[in-house]
Amino acid sequence: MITISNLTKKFGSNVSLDNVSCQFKKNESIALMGANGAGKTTLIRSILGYYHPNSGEVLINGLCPVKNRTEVLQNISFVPQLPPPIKLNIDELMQYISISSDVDKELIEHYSNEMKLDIKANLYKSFFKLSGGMKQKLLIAISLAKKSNIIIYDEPTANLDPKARDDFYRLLKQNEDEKVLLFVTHRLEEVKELINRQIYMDMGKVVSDERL
Ligand SMILES: Nc1ncnc2c1ncn2[C@@H]1O[C@H](COP(=O)(O)OP(=O)(O)OP(=O)(O)O)[C@@H](O)[C@H]1O
Repeated sequence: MITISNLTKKFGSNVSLDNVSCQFKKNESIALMGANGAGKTTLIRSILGYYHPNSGEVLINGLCPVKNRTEVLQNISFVPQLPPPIKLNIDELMQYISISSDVDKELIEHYSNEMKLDIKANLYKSFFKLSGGMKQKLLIAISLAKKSNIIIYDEPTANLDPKARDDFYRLLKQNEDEKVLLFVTHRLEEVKELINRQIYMDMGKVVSDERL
């Protein structure tokens, strides 16, 4: 489903991804780990088509995410490390997402409720005025409502309190069948129940890839 072949990405003289090759298939839940600066986010952004590789390629169901960005992103739910600075209010944001990505608004509300985010009380509040945890809860709710085959989370729980983390992992467990779930995390113990593959990166390389 996701094929990464000899992928190298440099920023100036800094090699962020160094000849990385790996495949992620459906029914795999992968914890992507490694020290700060190891290349995890660069790998994820390459999968999302943010970057032109210096060499090698990424294919998502046979499509290049740079050349076929819209088509590729239609099939991916992504929650970034830092929420984007969205000026729309929650109502407008849900409206926009339901139209642009064909996501059911009621399902976003359902998952928001499950994440203990009171959508109705905050409907006309700008996204950027929500607390860090509230933003993350809404992005998680949208990611689950989108029903994508590929779900990518880049440290999504950093701003969540322990209860919200439990809610999130419970919902994810219900949602993981037939999908690729790729999880950047520094907290392996939290996702242990959820994952069946563990990848470590260091200095832009995959240094360990273990199926559990
Ligand atoms: N847009 C960019 N411009 C320049 N250098 C970058 C850029 N993005 C990443 N890098 C560099 O690439 C290397 C890998 O960064 P990356 O963000 O992929 O690491 P990471 O494993 O996600 O780290 P963390 O755990 O801190 O999030 C680092 O040396 C970083 O400085």
